[in-house]
Amino acid sequence: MGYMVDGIYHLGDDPTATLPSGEFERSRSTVRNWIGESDFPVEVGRYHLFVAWNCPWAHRALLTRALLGLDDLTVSYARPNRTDQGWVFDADGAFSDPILGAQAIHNVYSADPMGYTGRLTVPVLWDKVAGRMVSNESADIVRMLGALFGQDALYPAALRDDIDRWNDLIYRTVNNGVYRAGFATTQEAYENAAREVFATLDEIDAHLATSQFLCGDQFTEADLRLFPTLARFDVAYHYAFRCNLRKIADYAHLWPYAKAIYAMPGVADTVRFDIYKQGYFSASEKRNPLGIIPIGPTLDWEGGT
Ligand SMILES: N[C@@H](CCC(=O)N[C@@H](CS)C(=O)NCC(=O)O)C(=O)O
Repeated sequence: MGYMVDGIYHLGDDPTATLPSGEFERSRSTVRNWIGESDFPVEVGRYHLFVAWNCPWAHRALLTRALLGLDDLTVSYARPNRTDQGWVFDADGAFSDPILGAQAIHNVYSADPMGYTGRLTVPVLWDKVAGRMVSNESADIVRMLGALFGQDALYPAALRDDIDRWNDLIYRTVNNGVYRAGFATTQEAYENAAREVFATLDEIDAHLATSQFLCGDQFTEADLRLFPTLARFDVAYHYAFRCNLRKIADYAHLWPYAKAIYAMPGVADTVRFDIYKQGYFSASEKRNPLGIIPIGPTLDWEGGT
């Protein structure tokens, strides 16, 4: 997939992604600027997102854009299948990059003059005027866009402790938990991660028996960050990552909750089940050597809740 040191791209796998215990470790994002700082003024039409439809972290940014109606935030979508060049773009069409004409996401990172070191991840929030990366951390992107353009509606002061608590649990055990299950290289690491996924999903399902959203009757950042995992779960994680104790569609409260979010204005446009399957079932030496994509499951996301 490649990685970068001081702005120079290197081919090959990052040797630090799996711990000796067989556990998967996600790299930390290091570009953590903020729109509103002197280098990155608040300006309509100035910013751009580089994403991939299948990436759940990028999905957070797409959901924020959709829910806050930030149409001036332009977007380039990478192809669903990563190559040895990492995330790549076509020369034209739905998977091209009209802003920099990048062929791969590493071209975006190396266009930034600050000399990036690290993995080449999406999403990237890009400043089209300065020609610099603002951030490659989805949690920050959601928070800064929400604060600047959404009057903090996704992270209201009164609910912050509750949101932070859910975010922390859901990130560890669900958003990243499914990857810790799917990318584990030992039985024990896999089982621990997969059981944690379901312990939290069960807890959320019980909570939703008496609560419309995670933090009461208001949709917040905690719901926004849970949704990308729910949308990918039954079509991808259940099978490709062996998270198969239950499906989201089996849950009495979680399933109607997921469908209610899907029905919110703009949300369905951020979801591409076909691309999730292409991405998660793409040929992988360890997980799916033949790259065969399953025909199911059949899910009724639009059915009454
Ligand atoms: N902390 C980052 C994580 C993003 C991330 O891990 N993205 C994955 C795609 S789902 C990626 O681009 N991985 C490429 C790589 O690690 O080489 C965020 O939340 O923004």
